[in-house]
Amino acid sequence: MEVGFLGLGIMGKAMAINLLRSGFKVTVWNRTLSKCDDLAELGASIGTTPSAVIKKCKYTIAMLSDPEAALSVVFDKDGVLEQISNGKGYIDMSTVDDETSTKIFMAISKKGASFLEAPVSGSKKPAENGQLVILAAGDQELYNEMVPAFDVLGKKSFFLGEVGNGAKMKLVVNMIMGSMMHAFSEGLVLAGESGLDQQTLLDVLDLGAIANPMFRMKGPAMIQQSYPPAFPLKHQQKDMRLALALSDEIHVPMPVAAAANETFKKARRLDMGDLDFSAVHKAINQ
Ligand SMILES: NC(=O)C1=CN([C@@H]2O[C@H](COP(=O)(O)OP(=O)(O)OC[C@H]3O[C@@H](n4cnc5c(N)ncnc54)[C@H](OP(=O)(O)O)[C@@H]3O)[C@@H](O)[C@H]2O)C=CC1
Ligand SMILES: O=CCCC(=O)O
Repeated sequence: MEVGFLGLGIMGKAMAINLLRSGFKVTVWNRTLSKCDDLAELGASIGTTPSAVIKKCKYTIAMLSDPEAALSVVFDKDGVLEQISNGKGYIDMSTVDDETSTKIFMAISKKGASFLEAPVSGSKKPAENGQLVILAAGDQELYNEMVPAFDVLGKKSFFLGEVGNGAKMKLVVNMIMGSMMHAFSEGLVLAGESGLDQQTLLDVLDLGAIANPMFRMKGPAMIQQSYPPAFPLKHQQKDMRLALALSDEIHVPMPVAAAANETFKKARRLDMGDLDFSAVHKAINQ
């Protein structure tokens, strides 16, 4: 199966490598083209523009930072729309809002092609290990055709129905994650400032009802004030913003998420956007 891949950031690079290693023919593009070189060494072809990749491949996956990037790659010059046509499929795995996804879906459909949104749960390590959770929605036939690729990229994929449902599910999940990370960070700071041993707090949490892989994985580094980026904080804040916008539209009160978002915003102002989202701990500490 030949697949195009647009966007070789933390996630896209790991995902494209997995496809290559599993025998897919992969043609890659990244805005900063030099990031394609590592993939070329592993056997990928390089497309010099998104439209060149679309022209070559029946299926193209995108993994881009945010709504602006997802729209730009589709609608701008040399973008996806210039070459997408009947018989081709476009699969956007970026985390965006349902409005962005719907805009892309409408434009792709007008060209006679198929569209699937398929954002993912799971970060850098699960991406490297093919252990993502895929939240797909849109064209069911295209979903069925993509199952072999999803089986390489993830441990489980869900088909959630119409376009928008994948985006919304992803934002709900990340809103919960951001709020949890914020509460966890406050707890670590409160423990430290009140004279408790923070490692003991981690041990206590891990034996109780709120034990979870995120606290277990990130906690020890956070105690050391180390935040190597797996999920960049700027993307977590984008997801809080988009989830809050969704809640605004349908009048769902989310005071906890709104408060957490304020600290993620503060962290971005303090130049922590490229650190891991666990750096919200550092912003609370300051
Ligand atoms: N990291 C994680 O743990 C997870 C991330 N996600 C989501 O996946 C997506 C990608 O995340 P991640 O890989 O971490 O992000 P990165 O910031 O590492 O990579 C972002 C990618 O988007 C590209 N990009 C940014 N702006 C533009 C633009 N205007 N036009 C074209 N390309 C652009 C970047 O290109 P360039 O290299 O040129 O800057 C890069 O390829 C995001 O939506 C994120 O929320 C989902 C699950 C987990
Ligand atoms: O969007 C990023 C999610 C990160 C994770 O699920 O660990």
